[in-house]
Amino acid sequence: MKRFFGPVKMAEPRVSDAEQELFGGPLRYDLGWSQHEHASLDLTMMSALRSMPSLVGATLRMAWQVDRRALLAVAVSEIGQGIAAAMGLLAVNAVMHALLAGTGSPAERLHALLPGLLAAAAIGVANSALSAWSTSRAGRLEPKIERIATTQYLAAAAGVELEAIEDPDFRRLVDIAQQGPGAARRMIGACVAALNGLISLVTTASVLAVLHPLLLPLLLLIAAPRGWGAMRVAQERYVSVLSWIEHVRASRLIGNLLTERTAAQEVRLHAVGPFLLSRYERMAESAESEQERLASSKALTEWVAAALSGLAMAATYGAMFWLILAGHMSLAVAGTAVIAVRTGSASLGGLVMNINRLHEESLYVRDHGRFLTQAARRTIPAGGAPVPDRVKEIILDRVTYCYPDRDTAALEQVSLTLPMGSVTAVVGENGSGKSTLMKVLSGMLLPQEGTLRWGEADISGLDRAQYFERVSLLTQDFQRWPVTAAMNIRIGRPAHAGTSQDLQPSLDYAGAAAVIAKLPDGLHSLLARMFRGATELSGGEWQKVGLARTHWRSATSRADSVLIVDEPTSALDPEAEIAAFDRIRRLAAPNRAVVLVTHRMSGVRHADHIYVLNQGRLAEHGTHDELLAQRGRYAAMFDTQAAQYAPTASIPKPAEPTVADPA
Ligand SMILES: Nc1ncnc2c1ncn2[C@@H]1O[C@H](COP(=O)(O)OP(=O)(O)OP(=O)(O)O)[C@@H](O)[C@H]1O
Repeated sequence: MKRFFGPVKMAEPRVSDAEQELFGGPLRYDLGWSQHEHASLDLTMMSALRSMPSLVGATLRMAWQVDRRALLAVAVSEIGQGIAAAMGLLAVNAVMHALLAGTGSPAERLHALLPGLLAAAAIGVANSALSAWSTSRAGRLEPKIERIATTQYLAAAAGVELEAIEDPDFRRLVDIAQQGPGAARRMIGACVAALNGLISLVTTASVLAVLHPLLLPLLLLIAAPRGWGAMRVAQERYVSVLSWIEHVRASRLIGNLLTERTAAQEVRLHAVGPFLLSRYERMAESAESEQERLASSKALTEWVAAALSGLAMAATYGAMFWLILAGHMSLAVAGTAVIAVRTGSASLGGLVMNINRLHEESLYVRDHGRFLTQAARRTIPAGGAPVPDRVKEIILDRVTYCYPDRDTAALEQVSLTLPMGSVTAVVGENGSGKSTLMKVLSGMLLPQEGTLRWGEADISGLDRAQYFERVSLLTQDFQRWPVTAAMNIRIGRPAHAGTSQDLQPSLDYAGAAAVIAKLPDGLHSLLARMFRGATELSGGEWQKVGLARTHWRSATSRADSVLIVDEPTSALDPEAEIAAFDRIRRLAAPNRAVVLVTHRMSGVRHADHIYVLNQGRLAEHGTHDELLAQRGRYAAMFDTQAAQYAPTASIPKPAEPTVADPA
């Protein structure tokens, strides 16, 4: 009994050995975010029914805001159809009476049938006209609802703190909520259909109640098992989607890797293609077994529901038979009742199916709502004190930052000062916290301890949008936008319009003019390989475009600003690298501080001040000469790189291979 009536359990997915091999274990949706708010997935029938009115209400409210005339038209036409259904039944009743209870010759009886038949035909025509009207208005409403829900979703996702985007639980929610807008659109259709079913059921039920009081409860008895079955199947499917979402993502990831351009070389050269393909097949097979389990469970549930419903139907006809024999019901009434029971159970079946559709879609709409709530909580706050136009320096004072899923802090008690007009370099080993420091400096991550001050003003009280306005950031993995070359530069400050002439100084500055000159359509060339007629740049050429974008952003800022460059020259040839470092240094101006993060020590030596990070802490700082004299970490890093270019004799010999070649 528990199998059918207990709460729906999360199925334990059968994990394929391929998943174990590739990802080190089962990838499972761990209910991370929902655990905070709901002790478990609350998917009992009663809770589903309880939560539905508010979800349906929210969708209808959205529909009301979007296009109230269309919504009213749908409501009026659906109510009209319900009334037409009742009138149709009354017309049928009149026909039955004329046929079975009438007196006179057969010709006279047939004559008496005509008004009822004509009325039934007219009602049928009116009904289909109303139905067509409702379909067209609902069709106008649905895309609008989807657009609004999608816009809400995208705006919320784009507006949250970077910390939220890097939080795996939140990312999962972002993924799940993607289903919401489509579900909200389908919910309109389901709402309309459910309203239609409800109204025609109420009208049919009233006719049945008038015919005989016993017929109404019997009708409900027929539909109840089907309602239960449909709801149960929907819940099982939803729980399955939740528990398999990570598997689906994992196999989609493998599928993408096989077709992605970036992986194409290794896929071929290392024979990764056949290897991943076989893992993909095995993972897809284990997902198929889940589909099979769901289908069997659905078949069983529906069969039980249909059997119970069939028993109720037999009981109804039995009761009618008894009523006729006992003389409590006339044959004409029984004839109408048979038709009414059939129409009633059909509309009840339809109602149940549509409530079930509503229920299923509402689960996704609920996720969408939950995402919007969480996103609102994690949105970058709007407003705050204005950022001062002129400052002497930007100060990081004993800043600590630890990523949400990490035990050790990426930055611990780090202090540094960036005077306007200066170039500051930050160096350190891999993972020492340089990029994290840049994210804090740019205002994307807020210090968990300590302060970031723009002159005297603490960032926590400042308007963040204004703060971002003052920051130019060029990272190694800067975005290569799939738009034209001109837009790829202008997008550094998209709100600022600029002609090709306006962009020229940025191109000249970054040494990108020659790159653009080579393109078939100059600045108007589309830099997106996936589109026909587009061109692709090399890594180094892209970095020059990135540098031009940074220049455009800096050049269009009139107030004091900070320019952060994180490994900007990794793909440049030696000549271009020297030129790029020189250009970056030249960007320091009385109203601009430059921060440079790099592993290339040659680019660091001319910085005004150098900070050395080690395991998230500040290890040393000073000028190049001071740090060399200290003979600490900086000196060691500098010497190691310098030795690479020293005369042959001083280059350290490579280590012996640790693994001997097989004989
Ligand atoms: N998004 C993140 N979520 C969790 N931990 C992170 C994240 N980004 C970085 N870390 C961790 O924080 C520490 C510092 O990383 P960070 O990227 O700041 O170092 P880095 O000095 O810039 O390294 P590299 O020179 O390799 O670019 C590392 O231990 C890293 O694993």
